[in-house]
Amino acid sequence: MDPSRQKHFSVVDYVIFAVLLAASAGIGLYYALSGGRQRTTQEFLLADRSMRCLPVSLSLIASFQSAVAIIGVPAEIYTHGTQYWFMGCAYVLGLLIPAHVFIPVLYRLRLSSAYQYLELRFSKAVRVCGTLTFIFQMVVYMGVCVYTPAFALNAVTGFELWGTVLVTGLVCTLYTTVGGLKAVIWTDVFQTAVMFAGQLAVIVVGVQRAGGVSEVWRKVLEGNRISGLDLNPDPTERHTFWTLGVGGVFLMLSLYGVNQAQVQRYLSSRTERDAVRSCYMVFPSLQLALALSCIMGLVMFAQYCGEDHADKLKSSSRDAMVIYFVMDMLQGLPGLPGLFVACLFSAALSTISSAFNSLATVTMEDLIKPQFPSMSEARATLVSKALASSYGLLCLAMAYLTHLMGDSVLQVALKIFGMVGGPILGVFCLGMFFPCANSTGAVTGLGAGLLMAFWVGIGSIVTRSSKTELLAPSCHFVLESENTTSALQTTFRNITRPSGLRRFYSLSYMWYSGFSCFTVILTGLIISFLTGPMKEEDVTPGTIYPLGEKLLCFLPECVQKKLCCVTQPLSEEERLPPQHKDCNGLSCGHPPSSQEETEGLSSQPCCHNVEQETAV
Ligand SMILES: CC(C)(CO)[C@@H](O)C(=O)NCCC(=O)O
Ligand code: NA
Repeated sequence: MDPSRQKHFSVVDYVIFAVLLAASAGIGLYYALSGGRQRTTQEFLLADRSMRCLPVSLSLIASFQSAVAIIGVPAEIYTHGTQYWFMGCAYVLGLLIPAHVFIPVLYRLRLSSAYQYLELRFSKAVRVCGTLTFIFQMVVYMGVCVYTPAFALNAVTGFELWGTVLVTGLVCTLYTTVGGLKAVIWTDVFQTAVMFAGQLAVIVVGVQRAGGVSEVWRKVLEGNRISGLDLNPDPTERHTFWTLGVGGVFLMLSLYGVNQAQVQRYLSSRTERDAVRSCYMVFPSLQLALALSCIMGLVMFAQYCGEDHADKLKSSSRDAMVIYFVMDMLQGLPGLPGLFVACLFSAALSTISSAFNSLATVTMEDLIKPQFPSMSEARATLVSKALASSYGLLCLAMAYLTHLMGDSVLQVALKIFGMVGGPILGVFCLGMFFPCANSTGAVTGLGAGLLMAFWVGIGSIVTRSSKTELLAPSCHFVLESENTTSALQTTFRNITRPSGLRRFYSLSYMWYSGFSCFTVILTGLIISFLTGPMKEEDVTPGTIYPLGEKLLCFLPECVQKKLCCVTQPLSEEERLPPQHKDCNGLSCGHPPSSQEETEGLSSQPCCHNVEQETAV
């Protein structure tokens, strides 16, 4: 890069950045020295199950909102328009389902790790497979998270790339290792605030420099960046309402429903109601985060009108351009570039710390403790700390791998979530919704899901190199070509519509979660039936979510009665105690039962948590 274009940091900027790192480390030390001083695994890994809903909810957003989203979403909007914003639709079901399906089941089992559920429901083998899959997912994802802010900053300001990676990794390892989950959650709260502040600052200054809100709006309209609802059902279209709004629900479920990082936060809540409430509180904040990053992309477009600034950067990546834009805007305003860098690193740190702590938890609870059941609490805590710090070092190594990949970082992260998170979601769904699924089915299903996901994922990477991407036009030639563009796109699509395997490989990455989840469920059910389905009385009480009954609650009485007759052999209706038969004034229509003494969630009434639901 031309050194004269390099963006420089003033003293105030360095101070702000240093304050972020120092404050995070400070919070870690505070929790290392207060409370129970992190001497038990209950405290280190589960915050003594004492957290209230506000910190938990802010921490829930922070877990998967990293610099990848802060840089990647504006880059996506700048290049392809606002279609990605429809992701916000997926947040509705993507948070309601975890709150009312996954949290009740997992919380009531008083687990320490999400994958313990898999042993209770299936067997030890399924638990170990689930844990290993999760470890793989988080380790790869962590690499992207540490690498992204360091890379972007390096491309624009000349900050030493590997130095930045090292500092991020080490600070984070430090406070995670000494302060445990309490430190992770409270640093998340602080870091989420810094993250929002940084994004807001860029938008306010950017709008002002671009000539006001109306001017920004005029330019993005001219540049064709405001996308309407795209209802094209083609599953190979990268972003449409269906891929984002429906495929996105599976992505959200795999993150907010069954991912250890999030489940651990639900489990650390004081009560189940706090856990559910915090899940609800994630919704507005997540919408705000999405809106801020989308608006940043639009402001950036208004400023540059789709020009390519690659000549001024070491890299041609759109991700680096976002940082270039920010530094360009904030130049000459002391403190603001520092605030934005702090925002990026806050986002990254909060994600990496969640990853370290959740990885330490599963390694301890799922892999080590079962092998050494007599291990003392002090020793277990020491080992957990050692684990948290060794994952810290591993993450530095993974950052190097990401360095070698080179793709839009947002796409890489969402692909990892889909390819690896989707199959894990599938196993949990298989366990919770299908009492007949057995352990062999679950293991085979998980394997099949991973296989299919990697097949399509790797296939898409291999075939991508030959695919040309048609970008939305910049505002320079858009005035005359606004209508021709869509015609052009249609023709382009028709000419290049791939066939056979290539068509399979071009499946939108937003469908990866849903696709692999269904593969797991389908394979799991088929294998379970072939190898002898699980008998209902063998299923651990409380591990099944009575999906059929819950759905029946919403149907008219006569329909329920009919369905109950049809589904009787498989469903759990018969186990329902008669005193619970009233759901929201609607009779569930269950036949009287003789097996009323069954315990656990599988025998819970249709609307057992009506009280909680209305209270939220
Ligand atoms: C995962 C969602 C969709 C919701 O939390 C969003 O935060 C996102 O797009 N994250 C990208 C990955 C990352 O920021 O690391
Ligand atoms: Na984060």
